Amino acid sequence: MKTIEWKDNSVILLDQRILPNKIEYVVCKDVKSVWHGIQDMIVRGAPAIGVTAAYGMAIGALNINTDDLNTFRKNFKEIGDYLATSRPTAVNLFWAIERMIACSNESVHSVIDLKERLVDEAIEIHKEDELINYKIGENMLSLLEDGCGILTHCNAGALATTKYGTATAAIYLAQEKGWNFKVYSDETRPRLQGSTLTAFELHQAGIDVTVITDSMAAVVMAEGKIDAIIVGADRVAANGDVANKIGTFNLSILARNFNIPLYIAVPTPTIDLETKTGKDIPIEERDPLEVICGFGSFTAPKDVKVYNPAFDVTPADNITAIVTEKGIVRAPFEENLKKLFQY
Ligand SMILES: CSC[C@@H](O)[C@@H](O)C(=O)COP(=O)(O)O
Repeated sequence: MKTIEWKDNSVILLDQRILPNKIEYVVCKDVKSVWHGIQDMIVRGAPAIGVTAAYGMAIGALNINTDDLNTFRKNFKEIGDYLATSRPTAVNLFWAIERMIACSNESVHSVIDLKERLVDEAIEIHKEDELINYKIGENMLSLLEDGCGILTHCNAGALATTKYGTATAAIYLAQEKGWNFKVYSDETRPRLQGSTLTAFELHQAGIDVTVITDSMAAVVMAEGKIDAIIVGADRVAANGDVANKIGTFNLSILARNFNIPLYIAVPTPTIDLETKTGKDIPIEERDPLEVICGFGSFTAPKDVKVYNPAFDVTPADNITAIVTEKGIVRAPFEENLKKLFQY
């Protein structure tokens, strides 16, 4: 099942809002529908958002009506500014837009050539993601052993990326090796990515997965069922603080309490050295209805006050290691994250 597909100059998105009950696709033929695809969470998960934005830029490029390269580049930059307003936290969105803009500034003979180059660049960003995830999986696997109990939160799986996922990459690679992991997937309130997406994809792949509500995490840890917690991230700050789905911070505190390693699985585009600490990461606040009407009917008074931050920040001190395609980073994070980008 493909999360994102480029076909006939359009981007086709698997509609993640209705999984696991229905498998339907949404075709985005213009930049506005790509913006909505990201903002409405038809597609979600940091790497998938980045790839979708790159294709959105490619669609935008194809629809710019000018032969003048300067005018083209100005319009192209405006498309990037617009797509950048779709969601604020996952840095992969801004990374992909910037990479497309850098590509648009390469020297070419004509607008036609540049349009072709930009479509190729978006396809390249998409392809790279698969290889990156495989390498994250290999690195993560070196920290685990057969029979491990793993807790994960939200969906940092194949649905949030192109293949393997980030947090789930080691789980899929372990399965290929014949290892048996027992995976616990937090339901992940309010949007339920853990039960509707992670449990769905792992179950489909024949992996031993058990859904728990977020509030059961301490119990499974106390019962000795968890050897490692593995999650993805939306942005890693220069000091190693990590923004990820709301609830990750809670898990990090539990991890310390039970002395369980917390591993963050990320592609290097999720590491943002321009963002100094977690305090500088913009945290998206979403519609109150996600919290009080997430199951089809109201589960609280309609006019009650609601606070719905979609992400939280886990302090670097609570993290055992950040596992990337380029290697495993441990404290001191500030120093070691920088080293990743030196080669
Ligand atoms: C490899 S995906 C990593 C993160 O993007 C993921 O854990 C997450 O928080 C997704 O949030 P979402 O709001 O579903 O886009």
